[in-house]
Amino acid sequence: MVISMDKIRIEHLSIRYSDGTESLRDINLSIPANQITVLFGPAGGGKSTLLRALNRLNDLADVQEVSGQILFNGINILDPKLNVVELRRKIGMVFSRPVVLPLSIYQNVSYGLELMGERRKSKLDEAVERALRRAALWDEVYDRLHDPANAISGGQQQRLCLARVLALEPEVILLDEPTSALDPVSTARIEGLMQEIKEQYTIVWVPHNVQQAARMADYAAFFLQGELVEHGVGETLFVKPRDQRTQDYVTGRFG
Ligand SMILES: Nc1ncnc2c1ncn2[C@@H]1O[C@H](COP(=O)(O)OP(=O)(O)OP(=O)(O)O)[C@@H](O)[C@H]1O
Repeated sequence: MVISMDKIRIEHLSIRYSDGTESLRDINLSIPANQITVLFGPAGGGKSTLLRALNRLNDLADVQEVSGQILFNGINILDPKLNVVELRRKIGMVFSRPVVLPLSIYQNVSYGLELMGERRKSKLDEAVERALRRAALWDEVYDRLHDPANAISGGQQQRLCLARVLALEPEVILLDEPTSALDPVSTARIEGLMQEIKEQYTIVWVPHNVQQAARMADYAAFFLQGELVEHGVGETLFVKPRDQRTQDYVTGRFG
C-alpha cells in the first residue's frame, strides 16, 4: 500500500486534566491524508482526548496542561491565537450518538453554511443535496427535507450528522465511536460509506471495538493508559504487532 503525505503531525503531545490525570504522554503520530487512521485500545487510553485535541474541543474540558504541538497543513492547532471556528470547519467531528438539531432535515445540513453567511437559496439547496448524497442519505429523505430531523431513524440521523459536517467541505473528519449506538445494518452502511469517501478526506476514527478497528484501519494506532504503544499500517499491525501489549489486546486477552 502506498502511504500518502501526512495531513496532521502530532509531536510530543502531552495532556493533563486538572484532577492530575495525565491522559496523553508524549504522543508522536503522523496521520496520512486520504486514508482512515484508527485510534484504538481499551477505555481510558486517551483516544477521545486526542480526537478532541484535533479540533480543540478540549478547550471546553477541564484540561490543565497541554504541551507539544499538532501540525495541520503546517499550522499548530494548539496555538491560542488560532481561529477555532475556522479550524472546526476544516476538521469536522461526528460523535457517538447522533446529535441532530431540533430543526428540519434540510436545516440541519444548511445550518453551518448559514452561520458562515450563505443566504442564497440556490447555493444552499445545491450544498444540501450534495452533502446528503455524499452521506448516502439523499435517496431516503429527498421528498421530506422539511420534516423534523428527529423523525428519521438513528442510523439515518448519524448519516445526517455526517452530511452536516460534509456540507462545510472539511479536509479532515473525526469520528468518535460513530456506530456505537447503531444496529449492524446501519453500522455496515457507515463503514462502507467511509470507505467510499475516504479518498477525498482524511479520516480519524475511534472505533467501538477491535473488530471494527481491524476492518477499517488503513493505518492504526494503539493507545494504552495515555501511551501510544505502537502505530503503523493496519494490515501489519493487526496481523503482526510488534509489542506484546498490542498482541494481547488484538487477540482478546484483555479489553
Ligand atoms: N474531562 C476530564 N476530566 C478529567 N479526566 C478526564 C476527562 N476526560 C477524560 N479524562 C481521563 O483521561 C484519561 C483518558 O480518557 P479518554 O476518554 O481520552 O480515553 P479513551 O481512550 O477515549 O476512553 P473511552 O474508550 O472510555 O472513551 C482517562 O483516565 C479519563 O478518566
